[in-house]
Amino acid sequence: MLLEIKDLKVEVEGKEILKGVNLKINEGETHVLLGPNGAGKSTLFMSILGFPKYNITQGEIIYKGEDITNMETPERIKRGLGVTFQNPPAIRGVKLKELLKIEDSKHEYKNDEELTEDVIKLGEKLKLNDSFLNRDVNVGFSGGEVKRSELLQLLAQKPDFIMFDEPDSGVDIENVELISKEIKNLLDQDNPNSQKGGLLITHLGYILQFVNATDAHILKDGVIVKSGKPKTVLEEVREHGFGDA
Ligand SMILES: Nc1ncnc2c1ncn2[C@@H]1O[C@H](COP(=O)(O)OP(=O)(O)OP(=O)(O)O)[C@@H](O)[C@H]1O
Repeated sequence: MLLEIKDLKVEVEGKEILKGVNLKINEGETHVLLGPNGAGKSTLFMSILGFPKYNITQGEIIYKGEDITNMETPERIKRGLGVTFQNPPAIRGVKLKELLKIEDSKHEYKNDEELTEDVIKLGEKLKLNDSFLNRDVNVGFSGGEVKRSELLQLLAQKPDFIMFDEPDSGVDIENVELISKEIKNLLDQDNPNSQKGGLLITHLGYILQFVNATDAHILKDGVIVKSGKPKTVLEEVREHGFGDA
């Protein structure tokens, strides 16, 4: 088992947002999280990563057999948890290149050392060239550029468990395809012995045309109200909305 969430309750600013979430993700599986706005999907991501604002009042998060419920965020990231954000902040004065050097799990950079060929090649695959890497993080990036740069950071980090918040929102068809291909590679989905897994938040399910998700869940008002095969769950949502879920 890669990730197991047991009866997780989380408060933000004194308000209970997650009200007992249970979820199990095995190696080689990609799960999709659907649900109405404000259901708590992003909160679940933040709690798995252990950001201090997300106060876990009950339950456990077990990652690769280890209880990480009370672990500091950097420790979790070191163990292979990776995330991309829905609206990552712009960081004026910090070049994307510099951020990538911190995130690159394959190489320890000395002062002023250039990015490795490996990372530069990953950037090229995502159509992010050298002059782009010299820009300040997310300052004036287009929607598609934000998503591609978030993905590049994940690729440099090489996490074993990836959480992707709406990879298909605000992105045109060509870029969804490009992003999906790299998510697929990252998760090694065509390899039956893959040790990796993922959890993707999507509203429209667009990305499911390109990424083979194994399971889908509907999160509503802080609890998972339905789980099943992605195609079945998505069809039901498209027909009936989240109302009856
Ligand atoms: N820092 C915060 N302070 C106060 N309330 C918060 C904070 N973060 C999240 N919330 C509240 O928690 C609830 C769940 O938010 P969350 O972003 O997890 O929902 P979501 O399912 O990801 O929604 P969406 O589909 O709109 O992105 C919302 O009511 C939100 O306002």
